[in-house]
Amino acid sequence: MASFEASSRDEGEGSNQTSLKTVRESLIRQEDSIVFSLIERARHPYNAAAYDNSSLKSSGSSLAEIFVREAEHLHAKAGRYDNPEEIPFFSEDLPLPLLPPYNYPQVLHPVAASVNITKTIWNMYFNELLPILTTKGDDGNYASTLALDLACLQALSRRIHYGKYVAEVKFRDAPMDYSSAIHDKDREALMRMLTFERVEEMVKQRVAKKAMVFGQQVTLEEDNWGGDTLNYKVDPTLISRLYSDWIIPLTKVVEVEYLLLRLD
Ligand SMILES: O=C(O)C(=O)C[C@]1(C(=O)O)C=C[C@@H](O)C=C1
Repeated sequence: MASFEASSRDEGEGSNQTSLKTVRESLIRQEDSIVFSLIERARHPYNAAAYDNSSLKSSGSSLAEIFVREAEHLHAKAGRYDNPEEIPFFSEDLPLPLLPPYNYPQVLHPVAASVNITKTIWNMYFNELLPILTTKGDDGNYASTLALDLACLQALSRRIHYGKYVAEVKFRDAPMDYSSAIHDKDREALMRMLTFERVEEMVKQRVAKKAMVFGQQVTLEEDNWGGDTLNYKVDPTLISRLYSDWIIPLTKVVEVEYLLLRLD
């Protein structure tokens, strides 16, 4: 089995360099959307009332769940979920698109449709990420807050589920090596094969730098580049930690789950 850490290919960019390269370019472009949407959400305090299931006596759901459900209903009419990169958090009873579907390229194996960790992402976002991203308090702007939450959830889900595309190009690059671990249902071996530590380190450093650029306080005074974290809207090391603790690990979960089904 090829050594995936020390292969001659630099960080996995070998025979299918174009494909893996293109996939990684998409992940890098998605960083911009994720970093910016997190910085925008941090404009508001936590606003707990929007997430409290008991706050709406009538429905038993939180305002957040109702907001996302109804937003996804509208987005479904606009064809959002025809795109295999887009997965709704509430998939039941969604309406059909109003326009004829766009013919998206079929890159993934059909089993990709059954790899869905939206519930994990939802719980991570509201229970782990949001409490450390936002200040305590309530400013009453629940509609604006939930619109920003929706943008964060969609960007995070798109990026994490993009792990299917990464896994597909890696499988095509070394089908025999991956097939052996898939047949053995060896999750640990698959995780080792698909992991490139140096790539992960570059991701963490780059998103922290993007948080500095996107989150700096722009003034007409002398540039204060590289100031301390007090000059940033969100601590850049926090954004790096969000990638390290959740976004990258959940992407790898998607890669492993997709690969386990790839030979079905
Ligand atoms: O670029 C890859 O090879 C990926 O699998 C993506 C990713 C990531 O989530 O950023 C995940 C696992 C790798 O160790 C490196 C990076």
